[in-house]
Amino acid sequence: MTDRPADTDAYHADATDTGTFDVVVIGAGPPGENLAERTQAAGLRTVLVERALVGGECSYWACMPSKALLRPPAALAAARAVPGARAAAHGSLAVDEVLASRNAFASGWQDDGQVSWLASVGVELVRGQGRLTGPRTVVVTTPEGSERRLVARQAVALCTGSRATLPELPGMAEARPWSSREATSAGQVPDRLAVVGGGVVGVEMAAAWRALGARVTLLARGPRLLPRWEPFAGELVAEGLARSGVEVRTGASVSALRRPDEAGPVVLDVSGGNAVIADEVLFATGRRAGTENLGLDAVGLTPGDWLDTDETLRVRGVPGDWLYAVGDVTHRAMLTHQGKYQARIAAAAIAARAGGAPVDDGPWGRHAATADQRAVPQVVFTDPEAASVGSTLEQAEAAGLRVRAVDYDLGSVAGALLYAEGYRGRARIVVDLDREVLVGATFVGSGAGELLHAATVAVAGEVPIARLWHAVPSFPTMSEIWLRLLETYRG
Ligand SMILES: Cc1cc2nc3c(=O)[nH]c(=O)nc-3n(C[C@H](O)[C@H](O)[C@H](O)COP(=O)(O)OP(=O)(O)OC[C@H]3O[C@@H](n4cnc5c(N)ncnc54)[C@H](O)[C@@H]3O)c2cc1C
Ligand SMILES: NC(=O)c1ccc[n+]([C@@H]2O[C@H](COP(=O)([O-])OP(=O)(O)OC[C@H]3O[C@@H](n4cnc5c(N)ncnc54)[C@H](O)[C@@H]3O)[C@@H](O)[C@H]2O)c1
Repeated sequence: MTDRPADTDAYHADATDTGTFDVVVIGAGPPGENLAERTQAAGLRTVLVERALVGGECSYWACMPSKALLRPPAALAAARAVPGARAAAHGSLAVDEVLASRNAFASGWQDDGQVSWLASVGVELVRGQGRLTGPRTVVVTTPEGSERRLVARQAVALCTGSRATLPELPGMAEARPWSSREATSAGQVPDRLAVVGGGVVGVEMAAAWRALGARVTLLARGPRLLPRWEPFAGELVAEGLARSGVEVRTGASVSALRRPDEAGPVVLDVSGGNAVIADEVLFATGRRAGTENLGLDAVGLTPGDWLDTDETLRVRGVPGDWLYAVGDVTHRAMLTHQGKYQARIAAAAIAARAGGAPVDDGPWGRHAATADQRAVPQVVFTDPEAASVGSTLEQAEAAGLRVRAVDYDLGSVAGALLYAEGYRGRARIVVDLDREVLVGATFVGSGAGELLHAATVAVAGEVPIARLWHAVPSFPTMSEIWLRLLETYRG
């Protein structure tokens, strides 16, 4: 299935030529990279198109730098919570070192390492802005301004991600707000930071910049933080933020902004409350699809829309079996690990269809991204951490399931008492009463993220409660929470 031209150098040099590949992938975030690696490994000659840095948002302005900012305060807090260790951890964070470590985790915003990796797995890279011009055809505008036409024999995969979306408010341009990009890459700690939005980016970045010394005000327009989570998650995260010194204001909607002096502070008018004065303001108010200037109209789709996909990640509404999408652009589950999972599924489906093999797209089949609907894990890296998989009680009830929620105080198990003095946390499982399996679980507490994968296995594996009873957690670990939850359920 590969037919690389004999003279590869000449092929690269001609910027106006047409290259024919088996698979053309647009967007080199982790999902795009993974899809390209796997189709190439399946014997399908694959080219990857990227207009910016190979590695995408996650590597340079999202997961990696944000977690590099959040890990040092978490480590310090963990040491301070243990009698005997506390005395050795009375200093403060070395802010310059934290920022330098963050820079290193973002690879200094250089993609050489990922470019070498791509070459090592045999995937060709074309730098530039890609757009569809018709079925199976992509035109790339290179940084030099020339155009290159790429034709795909088997599939085109759109992996173009998402971008921060900022509300249109009076004074927005003058305020020069931060988006998640500045919040993860800024080199200076602002004296005062206002954060708008009580979702995941809002709470994580409020925690990070507070730990680095900023005076932070978090403004959430709803009644609680993390609105799509079990209510206790937002409550305990808000409590942790407040304990660290963040001023958390719920029911606070920003109506306008002003920064009259370019070098001076920004003023945020808040409906029904006091104005907030800050040196920087971060808008953490969600994402929009990375589908503008992608030529969607050339194949009958609407630019700017999220891409609707079937379980094999094929884009709905486009005839033929050739257009796929994975990652944020599908709006299925905007997380790196889910995007990479979709890439594994889509690459297998593309290879199966290319080889005329059967496609196994039933629930939990080899070519179906079923976990996107049933078992998406996520960890919010605040202190306490919040970790969840599957449905909340409210979501399960709304889906028409007959369910029961079982709650337990995470701080009461021996492993948690040893982990931190005065450990505060809570756990909930949501049990489908008709099938006697877990459909959701949430853990909130320091280090709770590491409890999550067991729950993901239970939910994705639909492990019967009767069998989970035989999965004995080690003593004295925090995983003993499983025993307490199951005892409570069984009565
Ligand atoms: C602050 C923050 C923290 C996060 N933390 C986590 C976390 O801890 N864990 C987690 O799982 N997820 C996290 N996420 C989410 C995660 O970053 C995304 O789910 C992930 O980056 C999605 O990958 P993607 O490839 O779909 O999109 P992106 O990473 O956005 O990559 C898309 C790529 O496509 C390129 N591109 C777009 N259009 C074109 C075009 N027309 N031609 C050529 N190239 C194009 C872009 O330049 C980009 O490189 C976080 C997000 C944010 C904002
Ligand atoms: N640790 C992680 O897994 C992690 C970390 C960061 C981001 N992410 C992912 O990145 C994506 C983006 O995160 P996000 O926090 O930007 O989006 P989000 O959708 O999680 O939260 C945005 C919040 O902003 C609020 N909002 C929207 N418009 C507003 C307005 N005009 N004024 C005030 N509030 C407004 C929304 O009600 C919502 O609560 C999410 O899908 C998230 O899962 C994951």
